[in-house]
Amino acid sequence: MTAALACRDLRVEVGARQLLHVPHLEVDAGTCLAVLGPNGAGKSTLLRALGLLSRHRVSGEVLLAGHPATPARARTATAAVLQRPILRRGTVAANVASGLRFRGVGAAEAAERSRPALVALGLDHLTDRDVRSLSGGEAQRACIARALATEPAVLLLDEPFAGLDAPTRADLLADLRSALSGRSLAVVLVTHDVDEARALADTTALLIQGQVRHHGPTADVLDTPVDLDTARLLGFVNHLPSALTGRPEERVARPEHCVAHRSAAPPAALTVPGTVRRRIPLGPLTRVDVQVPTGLLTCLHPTAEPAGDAPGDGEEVLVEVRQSRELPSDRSS
Ligand SMILES: Nc1ncnc2c1ncn2[C@@H]1O[C@H](COP(=O)(O)OP(=O)(O)OP(=O)(O)O)[C@@H](O)[C@H]1O
Repeated sequence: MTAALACRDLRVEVGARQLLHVPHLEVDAGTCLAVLGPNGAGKSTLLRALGLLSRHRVSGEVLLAGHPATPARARTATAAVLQRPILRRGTVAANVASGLRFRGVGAAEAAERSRPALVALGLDHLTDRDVRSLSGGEAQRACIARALATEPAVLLLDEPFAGLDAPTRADLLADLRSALSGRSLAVVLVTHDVDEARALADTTALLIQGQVRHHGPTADVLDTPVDLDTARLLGFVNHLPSALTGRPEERVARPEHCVAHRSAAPPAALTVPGTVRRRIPLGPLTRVDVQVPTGLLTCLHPTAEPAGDAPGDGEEVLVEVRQSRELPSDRSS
C-alpha cells in the first residue's frame, strides 16, 4: 500500500544549524502517527515541514500518496491545526465552513458539508455563537472541525490539547478519537504526552534532538525505551546501572513500579538500598525520592498507607523495583 504521507531524507536547517533530520517516515491512510518528544525536540518543525509550511530551509522529499508534494497538492490534500487556535471573526458555523470556502466551495454547500464535522466535534449547539466568546477548548474544537470539514487526506495536529484543563482535554480527546475512527484520513499528532499517543496513535515516533530514536506500533514504542533519553520521555525515570544493581545489564523503571520499604523487601525482588531525601504529596499518591549511590530513585506510594509503613525524610530504606526494562547494550547514546 502506498502511504498517504511519507518523507525521505527530510532536513530542516536554520543558518548552519540543523534542526531536524528524518531519513524516512510514513503514515498510512486511516492511521494516526504520534510524534512524541520533549520541548524543543523538533516536533513542530517536523509537522510544518510535512505540511510544506516551514519558514526554514527544507531539503529532502515529502510525498502525498506516493507523489512529490507540491504547494498546490498540499493545499488540497492536507489540513493543519497549529498550536494556538486561529479563528476569523464571525460565527462558529462560518469558521468551520471557511476551509471549504477557501477551496472555492459555495456558501450553501460549504455549510451543508461542514455539518458532520460540527456534530462530530460537539459544536452543533454553538453554530451561531461568535467565536470571540468561545472558551479555549471550544475554539480548539472549532479549528479541528474546520480542518476535518475539508475532508483532507492528511490531517496535521500540533499539540491540539495544549493549555486545556484536564476534564476539557479528556473530553476533546475522546471526541477526537471518535471523529477520526472510520475515516480514511492519515493523521500526524504532535505531542509530548504519552497518554495522548496511547489514546490516539497506531504508530509512534520518538523524536529527540531532531532525530527519530524509535518508531513503530504505539504499544511497542511506549513500553520499550531504547536509551536513557527515550526512557525519561516515556516515564522510566529511574536509572538502574550495573554499578547499582550488580546485574550485568542496565535497566530503567517507572516510579509506579518502585516502593521504598523501611523493613526488608521480598527476597526475590530487585532491591537497592538508599536514604529518603524527600516526600512530596500528590493527592492519592505520595512521591518518595530516595538517594542511592548513583543518583535519585523516585517511588510512588499510596498516600493513605498506614502511618507506620511510610518511611520519612532521612530514613534508611530498601527500594523494591517490581518491574523494570533492560536497555539495549549496543545503543549509541
Ligand atoms: N528560527 C529559529 N532559529 C533557530 N532555532 C530555531 C528556530 N526556530 C526553532 N528553532 C529551534 O528548533 C528546535 C525545535 O523547535 P520546535 O518548535 O520544532 O520544537 P518542539 O519539539 O515543537 O518544541 P515544543 O514542544 O516546545 O513546542 C528548538 O531547539 C528551537 O529552539
